[in-house]
Amino acid sequence: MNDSSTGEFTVGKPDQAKARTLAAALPWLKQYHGKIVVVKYGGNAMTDDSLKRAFAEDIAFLRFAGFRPVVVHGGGPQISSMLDRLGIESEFRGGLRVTTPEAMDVVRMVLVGQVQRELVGLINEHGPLAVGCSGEDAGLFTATATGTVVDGEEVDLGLVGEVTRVRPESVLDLIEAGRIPVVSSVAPDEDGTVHNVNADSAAAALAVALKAEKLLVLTDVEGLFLDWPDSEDVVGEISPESLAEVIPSLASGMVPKMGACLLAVEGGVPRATVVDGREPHAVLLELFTKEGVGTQVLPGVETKTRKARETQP
Ligand SMILES: Nc1ncnc2c1ncn2[C@@H]1O[C@H](COP(=O)(O)OP(=O)(O)O)[C@@H](O)[C@H]1O
Ligand SMILES: CC(=O)N[C@@H](CCC(=O)OP(=O)(O)O)C(=O)O
Repeated sequence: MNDSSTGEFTVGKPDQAKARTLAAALPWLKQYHGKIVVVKYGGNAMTDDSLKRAFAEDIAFLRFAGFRPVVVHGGGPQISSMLDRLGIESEFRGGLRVTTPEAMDVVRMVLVGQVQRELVGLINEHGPLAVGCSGEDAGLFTATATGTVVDGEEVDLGLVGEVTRVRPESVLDLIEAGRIPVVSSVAPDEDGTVHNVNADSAAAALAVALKAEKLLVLTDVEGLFLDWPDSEDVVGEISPESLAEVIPSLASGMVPKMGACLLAVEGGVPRATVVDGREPHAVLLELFTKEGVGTQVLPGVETKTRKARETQP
């Protein structure tokens, strides 16, 4: 505040609080300066317009703060609603969508043509930053068809793949140019047949190939619950070894999500965190606060739990 009669300069309380908040971010600004952070934005955390805008602000903020953010997006609910509209049946097994050739066309159209375009547009409201691409561009991902095991039985998932090769050069070129890559999780196999890849596992494969400092996965729960949905205990921190023991007991979407965190940390990413994307500015909260939120997978830690903020359905 400037007093023109006395020429004195005083700072009001709200300004001091803002300055303290900015100063408190310094350790994280130093830690992540110039570092690649891969952020997976899940379809369930992108159903609300104001949340989507807050997410785009966070990503632009990271870029202007000296991080090198890369976004990998999902879009499960958006794909399901388009399949419904077109009268095409879809079913999930072990957290993965059984994908027929007909459904694959819809998956590709919705992820690359709709969800990715929208995210790119929202980020670019803050400058010419985001560039969209998919696993098909410049050979970014090569997929290998995969099934899953449910209740001890092999299940055929059709055109579902896992990423078995990453050529990160095109994404590194974009990062080097100061852009924010926004990546959709569809990928051709060796023969060029496009497969549907779960976005959590695509994000993990990319984080490993980019030697990212962190994988951050946004979802629509507070983190990994023990004994879902009957317990209120959320895991705060867990080691990769303990997580590997827990994964076989998990249900639905948490199977690929925690599997992706494990893959990332085992592949050399120092930490992988699942956070509640229903919280506005979840990305900034996680990266710039001491406590952190969600569930963090970190080598060498004892498992820590806390009570959930809300009871589960
Ligand atoms: N142990 C668990 N802890 C938390 N959520 C779980 C667990 N087991 C299953 N879930 C379910 O997994 C969902 C998250 O996965 P998913 O729907 O694929 O999210 P996203 O679209 O964000 O990738 C949660 O909404 C919850 O219903
Ligand atoms: C094989 C498989 O299940 N693919 C996912 C791809 C999108 C995705 O992963 O979206 P979320 O991150 O919102 O869950 C699907 O078809 O729904």
